[in-house]
Amino acid sequence: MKEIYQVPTSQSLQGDVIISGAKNAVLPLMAATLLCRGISIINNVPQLDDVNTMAEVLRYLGAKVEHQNSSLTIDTRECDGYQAPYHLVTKMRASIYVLGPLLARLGQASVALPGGCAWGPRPVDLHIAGMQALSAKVELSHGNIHAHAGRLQGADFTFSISSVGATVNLLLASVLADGTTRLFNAAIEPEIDNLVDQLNAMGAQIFGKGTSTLVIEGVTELKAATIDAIPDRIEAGTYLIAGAITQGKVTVKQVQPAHLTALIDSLTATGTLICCEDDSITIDAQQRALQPISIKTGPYPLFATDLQPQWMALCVSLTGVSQVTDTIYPDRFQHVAELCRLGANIRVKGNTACIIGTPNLSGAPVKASDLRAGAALILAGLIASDYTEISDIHHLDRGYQNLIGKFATLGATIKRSHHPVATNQAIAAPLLSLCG
Ligand SMILES: CC(=O)N[C@H]1[C@@H](OP(=O)(O)OP(=O)(O)OC[C@H]2O[C@@H](n3ccc(=O)[nH]c3=O)[C@H](O)[C@@H]2O)O[C@H](CO)[C@@H](O)[C@@H]1O
Ligand SMILES: C=C(OP(=O)(O)O)C(=O)O
Repeated sequence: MKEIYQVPTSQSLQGDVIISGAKNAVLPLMAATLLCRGISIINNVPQLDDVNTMAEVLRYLGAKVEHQNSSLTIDTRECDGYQAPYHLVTKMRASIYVLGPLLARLGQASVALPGGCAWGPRPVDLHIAGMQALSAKVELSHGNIHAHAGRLQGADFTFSISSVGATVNLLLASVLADGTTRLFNAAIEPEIDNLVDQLNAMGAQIFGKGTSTLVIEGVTELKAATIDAIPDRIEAGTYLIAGAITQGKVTVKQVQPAHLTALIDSLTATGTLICCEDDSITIDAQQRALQPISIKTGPYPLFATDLQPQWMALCVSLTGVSQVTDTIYPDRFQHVAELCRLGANIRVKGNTACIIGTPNLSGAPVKASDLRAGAALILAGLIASDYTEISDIHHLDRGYQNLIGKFATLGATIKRSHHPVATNQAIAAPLLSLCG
């Protein structure tokens, strides 16, 4: 029986929430351990389905992976597999991160094409072109990428689009290539810096961290290292928006405020008060009249596409007109129809959603089409009247550790239930009594 989240209308959220390590940092860090034979340790690793999926991929390749508390131990001493099959890759697109390291260390890799996702095509042509630039022979057949190389050869490669994933894969391949690689228009997301730190700790020679030109002097061997994953800026952003949407006061702890500048600027523009300390951010939206603010997503440090659906939930709930434009994923609007089921007024034209906000949302059964769409529905559900029931919540398990517990510390009583729900009205009475 499928599980759902039941989100009752919440009071203003109040309190502190500890932010976990970033899933989008941990996945490349895990793939990087394939570059050496040894025992690597990654700290600050969240308990998430995506981390479990990447662990499954590494185990399939021959690694031993243990996740205890928030530390991952990955033993690659007997890891010689080079095939990542479709049944694993289809669970998570980031499985393609094993392409670069397998090719670099073993000279061959066979990785299933990840395919599309909930909001449309997400090609991997740049990953493939990058490997070819490093002299790999790549063939696509039967839905798989088959790549061969003797030793990869360093080269210049320019990303035609800023791509986080392709930058990750090219870094993972080029560190063991023969000679110098120069990557131009490389992504500069903080998760890339985290990977560069790990690779350099393993003995790689990467220069230009934090810039869009990365120079890699290939080495012949890498050793295992220990690394801390950076805090999850998207999880932190989601809880900050939760503070704004419920007109509460929320502090996210164990974060790096510098990673959230675009969101902080936009939240400030709505009329909330934001206070940043070394490793925490407090949003105070209590008794403040907020206005919706238009945003446009872009590569870091611009507004993150992974916070676009949550931002839309905020705009939907504030009186006034705003626009949300996604320049990274022009089709990332699966949440729009579901937000409209809660009473939102949104029209999508091209890569822009025009929103006429209203504080009068009403709870309804809705579906999480993807991870951040699910997060947006939770946020909208907090201020919609009565109950919002969110199905397909497995998407949220990919990226939000202890979601119920964290919202509970802020005063929201979200419940996870196995029970199918016929109508909102049918469950309203018993659930209200459960939630006191
Ligand atoms: C696991 C992980 O870290 N996922 C993040 C990563 O995804 P991911 O790495 O898949 O996203 P990219 O940065 O690669 O995508 C950026 C743009 O480049 C395009 N593109 C990408 C690769 C390619 O070979 N060809 C191509 O055309 C994409 O369609 C998109 O329009 O960055 C995205 C953009 O910040 C985030 O939404 C995802 O949460
Ligand atoms: C889109 C996301 O992840 P992925 O690239 O793994 O689908 C995300 O984290 O919001």
